[in-house]
Amino acid sequence: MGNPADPAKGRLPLVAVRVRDLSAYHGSRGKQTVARTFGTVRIGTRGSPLALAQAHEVRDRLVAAHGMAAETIEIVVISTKGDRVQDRELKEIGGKGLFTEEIEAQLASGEIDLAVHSSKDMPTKLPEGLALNAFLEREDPRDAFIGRAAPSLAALPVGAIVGTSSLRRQALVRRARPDLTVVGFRGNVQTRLRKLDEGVAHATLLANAGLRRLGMAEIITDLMEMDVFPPAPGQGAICIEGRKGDERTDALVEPLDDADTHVALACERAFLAALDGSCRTPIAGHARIDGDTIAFAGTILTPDGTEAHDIETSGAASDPAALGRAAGDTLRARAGSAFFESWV
Ligand SMILES: NCc1[nH]cc(CCC(=O)O)c1CC(=O)O
Repeated sequence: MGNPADPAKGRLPLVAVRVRDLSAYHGSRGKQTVARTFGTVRIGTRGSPLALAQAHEVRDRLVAAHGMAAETIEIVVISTKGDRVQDRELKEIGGKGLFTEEIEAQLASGEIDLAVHSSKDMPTKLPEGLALNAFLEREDPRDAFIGRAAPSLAALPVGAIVGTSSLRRQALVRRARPDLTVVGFRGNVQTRLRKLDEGVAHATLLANAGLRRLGMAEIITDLMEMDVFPPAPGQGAICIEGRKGDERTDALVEPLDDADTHVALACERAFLAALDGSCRTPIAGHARIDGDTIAFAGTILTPDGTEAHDIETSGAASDPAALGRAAGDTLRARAGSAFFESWV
């Protein structure tokens, strides 16, 4: 994380050239090189409270890593189709790229320098010329339970209503508690909490990481165990998207990249890609890095939760995509084509 003792921090004009330790870029300790400063940096993000919290976190980390002046980093709010369409289920308007398309267009055209996303929302295929070049250290990937009628999923009375629009959460709730009613629940966190207050549902589920970023952890009444309620691939990890070959942005975001999270995400995204994952498909997957080894657990379910296929596997951290792809291929074969046809 940069050099906190840097005496030049915050005092240089924008165009100055200064000497700093670039070991984070070159991997060679103590190497002194002349580095440019970065000038004005434009970060593209959605405008939801969670997206803004994530963009601010990235800005704060860039400031800390490079000793940049905060005013040189501009946060550009970009509205996406997913933000504009509030009255329909996401699966009706078509999943892929719903929250990313407009942001990626501005990235490709150079109006912004980088985009901040929740990794979970990123399609496995990115537009030509763009890449995910950094993953911030992952927060707790677990789902959080917010219950009004009872503090946990297990304690909900028979017939209680759970509101969630995530197909994965719907399927996992139905698998664990077939007696409950699941209703669609869209909107940002504040909207969902209001629906709980209005009695539209007795409980909802949200990512623990997102609630923490919003400073709203106190509303959580339970945390879901990963084996009963496995998270979505990428859950809890903020990622940064940039243009391929844009060395300035690469150098800018490199110190923010967490190696373990990067490896885990490569595995989880390869798993998703092997299953052709999108918003329509209830898929859970999580990779944990332990030294040179990745431990991966994945689950696919039918939306009604009556059929599920799980895999637990491990492999070398040097080839995360191979492990994820193999896990996805194995589950696909094990489930059979009838399983996938039942999804549509
Ligand atoms: N699809 C919305 C979304 N995308 C990422 C997060 C949470 C933050 C994260 O997983 O990093 C959320 C909200 C939620 O699932 O509660």
